[in-house]
Amino acid sequence: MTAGLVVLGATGDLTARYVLPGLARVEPLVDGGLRLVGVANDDLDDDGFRALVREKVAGHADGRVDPAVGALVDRAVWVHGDVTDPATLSAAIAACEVSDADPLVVYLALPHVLFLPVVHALAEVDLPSGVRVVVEKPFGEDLAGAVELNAALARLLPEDQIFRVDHFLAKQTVLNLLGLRFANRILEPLWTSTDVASVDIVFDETVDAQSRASYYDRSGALRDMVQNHLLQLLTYVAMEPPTSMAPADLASRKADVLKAVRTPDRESVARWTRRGRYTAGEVDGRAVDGYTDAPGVDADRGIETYAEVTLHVDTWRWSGVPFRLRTGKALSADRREIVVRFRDVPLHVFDGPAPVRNELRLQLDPDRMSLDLNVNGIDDPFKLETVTLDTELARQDPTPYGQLLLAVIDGDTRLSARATEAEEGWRIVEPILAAWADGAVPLEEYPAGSDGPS
Ligand SMILES: NC(=O)C1=CN([C@@H]2O[C@H](COP(=O)(O)OP(=O)(O)OC[C@H]3O[C@@H](n4cnc5c(N)ncnc54)[C@H](OP(=O)(O)O)[C@@H]3O)[C@@H](O)[C@H]2O)C=CC1
Ligand SMILES: O=C1O[C@H](COP(=O)(O)O)[C@@H](O)[C@H](O)[C@H]1O
Repeated sequence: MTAGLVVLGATGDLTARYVLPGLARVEPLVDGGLRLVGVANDDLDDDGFRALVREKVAGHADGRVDPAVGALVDRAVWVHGDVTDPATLSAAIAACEVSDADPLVVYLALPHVLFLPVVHALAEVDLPSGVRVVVEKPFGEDLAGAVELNAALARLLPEDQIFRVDHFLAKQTVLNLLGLRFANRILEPLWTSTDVASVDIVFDETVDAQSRASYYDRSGALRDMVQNHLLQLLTYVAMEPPTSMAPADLASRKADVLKAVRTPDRESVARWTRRGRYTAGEVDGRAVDGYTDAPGVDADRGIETYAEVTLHVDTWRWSGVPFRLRTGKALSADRREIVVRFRDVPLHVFDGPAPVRNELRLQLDPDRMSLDLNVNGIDDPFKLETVTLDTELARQDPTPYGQLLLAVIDGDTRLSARATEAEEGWRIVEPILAAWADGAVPLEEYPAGSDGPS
C-alpha cells in the first residue's frame, strides 16, 4: 500500500513513545511503501530523522520486521519549519510523493494550542483528496474551544477524514467489550439497572507526572484522562446495541450515551467527586518528589493528579446505576480495569454469610477477564465458596497506536471520537472543573505510592 504519514511534532514525546513504536508492528504499512515525513522546528536533517526513526521503530520491532524497517527508515524525510506556516505544510505533503487518491495522513502530534492554527494553515494548502487529519488530545481546553476547533475542521474536510484519535479505543480489552456484549447471548439481558448495581472504570497509574509536568500542570487528571479516555470507555460499557459495527452506527450509539450523562451541578460535584494531589513518597521502591516540587509546576494552579467522579447515565437502561470513573498518578499499583458489579441475589437461601456479589472484571494491560461466582463448598456442600473464572488474553499486537495508524490509513474512524463526542465530553467535565475551581471540593493530598486520598 502506498501511503504518506506526515508527523507534525516529530521530535516530541508522543512521537518517540507512541507513534514511531506503533509503526514497528504494522507490517502492511512498513513493508508496503509508507513514506514517513517528520516536521518540527528542530535542526534535524534526513539522516538525523532516519536515526531517530531507526531507534524508535527498530527498538520495538522484536526483530520481526527488520528488513522492512530498513526500507521505512531509508524512505523517511525531514522537513524543517514552523507547522503554522502553510509553506511548511505544503513542503511536507509534497515530500510524501503519493498520488492524489492515496491515503495521506497529517498527524498533529503537537502541543494542543497549535491545533487550531495548524488547521487554519492547512486551509491554505492544496490538499490531496486522500488526506486525513489526525488530532491528538486534549481536543480544546473547554467546550467553547472544542466547538471552535470542530468548526474549523468541518470547514477543512468532511467528518470521515477527521480523526480525533483516542488510543484507549484501540486497547484490546476495550474493543473486547463490543465482542463480549454484542456477540454473546448471556450478558446483554443482565446488562441493565435491573441486574447491575454499579460500574467502576479505573485507570490508576504508578507513573508520576514529573516528566510531563509542563503539560500536565495545565491539564490535570480530569482533562488528561476523564474528558476523553474514560468517557470513551463509559460509552462502550453503556451503549445500546448498535445495528451494525459500521462507523456511523457505532458513533451514534456512543454519542447517545454521552448525551444521556447528567450534567453535574455544584451540589452533585460536591457529593460525587474527589480530587487529590500527590506529595513526596515511594512508588515501587522509587523515591518520588511531591508533585508541586516538579520543575514547571505552579502549586497555586491547584492542579489535581487524582480525580474521581461518579456519573449518572439517564436512560431507561441505566437509571439509578452509578458509574464511578477514577484515575490518578503516582499510586501504589497500576490498576486499569472496568468492573461491573451485579446486584445481590433476591433471597439468601444458604446458611452463613451472604453470597458475594458477582463481579465481572475487564482488566487492561495485561488484558484479563474474570468473573466471581458463588458455588457450593467442598467441605460442607451447603456452605458457599467463591470461585473466579479467569482468563488472560494474548498480548496485543500491533500496539494501540499501531492499530490507530492502520485504521487512519484505512479511513476507518471507529477508533476516533466524532465531533459531538468531543463536545459532550467537555459539557460533562466543565461544570466539575468550574466547581472545583470555586472550592466546592477540597484538593486532598496523598503520598506517592499510596492508594490515593484516604
Ligand atoms: N506525550 C504523551 O505521553 C502523550 C501526548 N499526547 C498528545 O500528543 C501531543 C504532543 O504531545 P508531546 O509529544 O508530549 O509534546 P512535546 O512538547 O514533547 O512535542 C511537541 C512537538 O511539536 C514540535 N513543535 C512545537 N511547536 C512547533 C512549531 N510551531 N512548529 C513546528 N514544530 C513544533 C516540537 O518540536 P520543536 O518545538 O522543537 O519544533 C515537538 O516536536 C499533545 O497534543 C499531547 O496532548 C497524547 C497522549 C500521550
Ligand atoms: O493519554 C494518556 O494516556 C497515558 C496512559 O496510557 P497508556 O496507554 O500509555 O497506559 C497517561 O499516562 C497519560 O497521562 C495520558 O496523557
